[in-house]
Amino acid sequence: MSTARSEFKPFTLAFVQLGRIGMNKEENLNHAREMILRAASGEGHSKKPDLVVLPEYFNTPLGEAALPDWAEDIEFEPGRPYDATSSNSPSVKMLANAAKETGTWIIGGSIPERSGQEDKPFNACTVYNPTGEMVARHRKLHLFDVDIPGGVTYKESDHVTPGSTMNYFDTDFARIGLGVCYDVRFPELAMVAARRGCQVVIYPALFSVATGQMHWEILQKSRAVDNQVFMGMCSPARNNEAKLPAYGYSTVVDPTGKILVQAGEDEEVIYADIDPAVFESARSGIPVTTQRRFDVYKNVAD
Ligand SMILES: NC(=O)CC(=O)C(=O)O
Repeated sequence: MSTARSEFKPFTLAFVQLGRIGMNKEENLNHAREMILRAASGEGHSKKPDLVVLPEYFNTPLGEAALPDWAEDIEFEPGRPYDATSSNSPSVKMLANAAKETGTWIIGGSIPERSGQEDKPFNACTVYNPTGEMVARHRKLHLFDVDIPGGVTYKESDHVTPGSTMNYFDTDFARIGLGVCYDVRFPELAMVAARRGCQVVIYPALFSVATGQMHWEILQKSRAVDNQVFMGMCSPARNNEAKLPAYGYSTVVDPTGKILVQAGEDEEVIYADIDPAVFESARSGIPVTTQRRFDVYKNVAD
């Protein structure tokens, strides 16, 4: 992670709400690549995007992520971008080459990453610059272990190893913080990212339908307003045949809490034009970023 905060400039974001994620990884990767190329062309939008985002587990049917066959080795040393276009990981290679071919930044959703813990991969999000270098990796920190009567019961920690670092990356248009799905329910992560200068925070995500109906929008609006940042979550399309059908409704919210764009349930690409003037006016109008009382709540872990 670099320490010099990026200048915040207008840019365009594309979220691929990916469908057709099935049991054949090669087909999943081919389809994801086609959709990245479509998104990067700016089809149906006034401007080509600078950054394309995929959803959580874009190459893997969730629930099967524990299968060792689905996990890949991801080579990465924080702070040391490298050319990933010849990676031995088929997913990394596809993403790096798509970034280079389209000349766009890519947040590659997430994939199961071999962790050294038998059958318990990380749930890892990787990021690529427009020359095909991997510049960041975020491993999902908080695992979805829930038991909601009449809703959903799921124990992600049975088959996933949690990460242990927070992560952001710098582009020539913004500093961007990363989380994966359930990480959004922990406000500290987005708060720390904002305090480290991120103007935008993005979470590839796969919410359950039940929890999505309850909390998908409010969580994003809360993280955006608390921190006065742009906030977005990119979901797979709804697939009612899947073990854990995704909610869909990929969304981008501005620093005032206004939804800029939202998908429906099916596969689609959505675009958002990110305007730094909105960020500046939100922060100068309601200046919570300079009114905090860290003299009172010095240690949030107390
Ligand atoms: N699937 C998740 O990790 C999170 C989720 O569905 C929720 O928080 O709700």
